[in-house]
Amino acid sequence: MRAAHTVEQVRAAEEVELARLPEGALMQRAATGLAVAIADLLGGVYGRRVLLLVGSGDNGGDALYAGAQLARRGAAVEAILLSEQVHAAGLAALLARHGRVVDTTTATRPDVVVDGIVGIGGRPGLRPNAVEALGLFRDVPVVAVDVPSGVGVDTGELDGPHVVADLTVTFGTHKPCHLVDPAASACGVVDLVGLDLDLPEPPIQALQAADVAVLVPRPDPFAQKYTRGVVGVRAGSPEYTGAAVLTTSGASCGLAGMVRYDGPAADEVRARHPGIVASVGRVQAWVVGPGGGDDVDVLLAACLADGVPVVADAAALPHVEPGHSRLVLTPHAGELASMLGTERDAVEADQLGHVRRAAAHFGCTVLLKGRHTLIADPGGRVRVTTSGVPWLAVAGAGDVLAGVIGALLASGLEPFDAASVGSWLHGAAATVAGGGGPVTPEGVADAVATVVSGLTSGLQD
Ligand SMILES: NC(=O)C1=CN([C@@H]2O[C@H](COP(=O)(O)OP(=O)(O)OC[C@H]3O[C@@H](n4cnc5c(N)ncnc54)[C@H](O)[C@@H]3O)[C@@H](O)[C@H]2O)[C@@H](O)CC1
Ligand SMILES: [K+]
Repeated sequence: MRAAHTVEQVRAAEEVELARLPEGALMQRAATGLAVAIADLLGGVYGRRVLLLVGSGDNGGDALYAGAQLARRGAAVEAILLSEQVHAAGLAALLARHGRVVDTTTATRPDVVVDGIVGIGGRPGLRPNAVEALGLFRDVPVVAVDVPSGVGVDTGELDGPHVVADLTVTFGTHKPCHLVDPAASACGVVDLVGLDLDLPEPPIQALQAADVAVLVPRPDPFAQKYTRGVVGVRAGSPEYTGAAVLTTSGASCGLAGMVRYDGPAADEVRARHPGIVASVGRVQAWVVGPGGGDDVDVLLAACLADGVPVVADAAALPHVEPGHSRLVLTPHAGELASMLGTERDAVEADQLGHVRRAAAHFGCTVLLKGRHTLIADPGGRVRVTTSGVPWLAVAGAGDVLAGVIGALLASGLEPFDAASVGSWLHGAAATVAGGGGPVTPEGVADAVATVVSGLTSGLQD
C-alpha cells in the first residue's frame, strides 16, 4: 500500500523523531537520500554540474546538504539563494566543499536543477524570483526536494506557478500531492526516502498489486455459481446497445459466478457472452445506468429497492439521491460537477475536495474517474488508482469499469474495496491489453482475467 499523510501528520511524526535523534540527523538522512537519487538520475557524480534553487526553509537546507555531498564526490555545485535567509549550516557545508553561490546572471548551464525552494511549509504558488530562476534552463531535468514547489501539498491543487519535476524525492511518507491530480502530474517519478517515522493511519492510499492480490475474491473449493455471487446489469437502450454489451463484458470478467442482463439489448449481449442469463432474478449486486434511456430513473429505483449493493453510472447518476450507503457512484469530472451543482473545471482543479464532498453528501462510495482515479467513502477515506494508462481514455471504458465493480460487489466486497480494486484491475488490464499501445474497451474487459491470474500466481510464489 502506498500511503500519503498530511503536512500536519508529517510534522507531528517528525517532531517525535527530532526529539529522539541528535540535532540535524533527520535532515542529514533526507539529504543523503536526495543526493543518492540525484546521482542515480545523473548516472554518476564526478564532473556533473548541479544547480540548487534554495528557499528560506529546511527544504532549502536539504538541497544545500545534498549539494555538499555531491560536491564532495566531485560535482560542480552552484546555488541560487532565493531568500536573504537560508539554512545557515547547510550553506556553510556547501561552501566548505567548494560549492558556489551564484545569481541568475552568473549561473552555469547545469545537468540537473534541484528545487529546494519550498517543501511542506510552502504556500501554493511561487514568487517572481523563483519563477525567473526556474526559467533559466528550461530543458534541464528538475529534481524536486520533497514536493514540487508551489503545489498544494495537502490538496493536490495547482494554484499559480509551480515546479514541474522529472523526479520528486520525498521523505518519510508520500504527501497527498504525490498521488492526487493535478499536482501529482507535476511530480514526475516519485522516490521515497524512509525516515522511520511513526505515522498514523493514512487518509489517502494507493493500492499496489500485493494489496489487490489480498483483496480480490477467490472461489473456495466448494464454490457454486450462486455462492460466488450474481451480478445484474441494467444498461443500454434501443439507441445505445453497445453500452449493454460493454457493461456486461466488464461484469463477465470472471470475478462473479453469474451475470444477469435485464434490458433491451439481450440479443446483442448474448451474442457476445453466451453465459449471460437474460432474465430478471435474484442478484447480489446491480449495475445500472450506462447507455440508459428514459426509464433509467425507474430502473435505478428498482435496483435500490432490491436492497443489494448498486453501481450507478452515467445516465443513472443525475437521479441519485443521498442516503444509500451501499451505492457506488462512478462519475467523471463533468458528471460530478452536475451532481454537485458546480463546473467541470472546478472539479478538475480540486479533485480530492470534490470527491470527498460528494461521498459525504450522498453518504456512499464515490469514484471520480481521471488519470489518477479517486475513490472516497463517507467516512473520509480516500484511495487513488495509479495503475491506469492514458490509452484508457476511450469511449466505453467506463461501462466496462462499472461492470467490473458490479462483479466485485456481487462477490461480497464492500463498496469502497470493490470500487478501488475494480479501478486498479481496470487500469492494469489496460496496460496488459495494450502492451503500451492503444486499447479497446472489449480488450480491457478481456484482460481483467489475465491480470487476476497474474496476481493469483504471484501469491503462490
Ligand atoms: N522537519 C524535519 O525534521 C525535516 C524536514 N525536512 C525538510 O523540511 C521541509 C519543511 O521545511 P520548513 O518547515 O522549513 O518549510 P519550507 O522549507 O517548506 O518553507 C519555509 C518557508 O518558506 C516560505 N514560503 C512559504 N511559501 C512560499 C512560497 N510559495 N514561495 C517562497 N517562499 C515561501 C515561508 O517563509 C516558510 O516559512 C520539508 O519539506 C523537507 O524538505 C527534511 O529535512 C526531513 C526532516
Ligand atoms: K521543493
